[in-house]
Amino acid sequence: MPDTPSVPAPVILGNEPGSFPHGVLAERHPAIVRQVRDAFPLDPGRREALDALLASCADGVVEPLPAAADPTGRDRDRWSHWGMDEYAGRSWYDVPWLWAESHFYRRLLDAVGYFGPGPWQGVDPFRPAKLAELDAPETDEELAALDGLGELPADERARALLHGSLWGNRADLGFRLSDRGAGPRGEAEPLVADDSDTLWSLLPARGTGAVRQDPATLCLVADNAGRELVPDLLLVSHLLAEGRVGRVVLHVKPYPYYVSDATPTDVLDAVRRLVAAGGTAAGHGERLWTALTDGRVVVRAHPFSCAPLPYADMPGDLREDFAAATVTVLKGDLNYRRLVGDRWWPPTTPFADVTAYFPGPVAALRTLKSDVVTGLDAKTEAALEASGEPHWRTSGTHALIQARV
Ligand SMILES: O=P(O)(O)OC[C@H]1O[C@](O)(CO)[C@@H](O)[C@@H]1O
Repeated sequence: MPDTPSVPAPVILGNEPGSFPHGVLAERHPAIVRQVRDAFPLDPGRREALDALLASCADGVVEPLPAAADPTGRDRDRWSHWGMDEYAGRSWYDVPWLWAESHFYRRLLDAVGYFGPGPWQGVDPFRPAKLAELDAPETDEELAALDGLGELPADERARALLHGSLWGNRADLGFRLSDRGAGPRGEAEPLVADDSDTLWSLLPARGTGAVRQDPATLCLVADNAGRELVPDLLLVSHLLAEGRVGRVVLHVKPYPYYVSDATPTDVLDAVRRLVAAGGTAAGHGERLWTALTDGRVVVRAHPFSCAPLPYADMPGDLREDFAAATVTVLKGDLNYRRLVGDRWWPPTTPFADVTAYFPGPVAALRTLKSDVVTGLDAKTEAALEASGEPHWRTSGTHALIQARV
């Protein structure tokens, strides 16, 4: 019998040495600080602030946002509402892991002077890496592969673009033209849940005779910039071209976050990259450019997109946005954690139950990069446990497409 979430599972913390969340706090965060320090000729004040953050990561406690970190005061009010008053003074390791990670990125931006005033105001510390990825020769190859998609039957083309967006979450824009589900029996398959039929049923193509709400609106809650955002935008362009959607609301982050999360600037970089690519990719780029200009594609950067909280706590205006959509598709691991709650759910907990609060049809496209997972059937869970892959939850080698109407 599937597990039901009548009693919420424990929230994931980072306080168990050897666990994946602990490793992120203890190793990955300091590595990110060092990387940012090396990537820019920061002045002594900024470098000192980064060193203080490094020391805090090692053995410090969560501190309230200093006034200098937020000249308008608005963000301090938000963070106080988001749990700062409760968590200040506690160890990074003992507060919810989602909260600690999210707060780390806010502190990192303070340290580099992102919120200004000063010369570093608004400078994205992750931009060099994002641009390098966008300009990589692999991106050219992947975009050139789009030229071959035109020969495929419509449903295969749609599937390839959906899987491009899905696996793009592993920063891998490999278009999946073959059946990823196929594999020797008994092996854990790469796709551990596949509700794509449900997703497509919400977005039928024009001229298929299906009853539909017209024009359909897609809310796409994006994840990473660069080689994930590019296939996300290609999917958007395809859905517009096929008449599966008439309008797209693209949610991105208001400021740099989790290293590679997409901001409005990253959307513009990606669209420009497509336009300049030539071939089929340029056609998609031009379609997106036009759709941005005429309002069929709208970019939103809501403050809650960088909140350290699950979507169950979303504010009313965001709830209304999602409620108005034909379907909301959330990309990536972090959005998944926020959608279902960053908890130790038994993996067979139904996805529909943990997303019942969401104000409309919802889907997740995610490669598995953290411990949380729901909606698996018992056979799949058993195959994963028996697969000999100890890190199947976190290695990004498995993915899921989950949807509920
Ligand atoms: O880019 P994604 O798919 O949201 O993944 C980010 C993931 O990386 C981590 O920051 C560390 O693995 C997770 O906390 C987070 O869920």
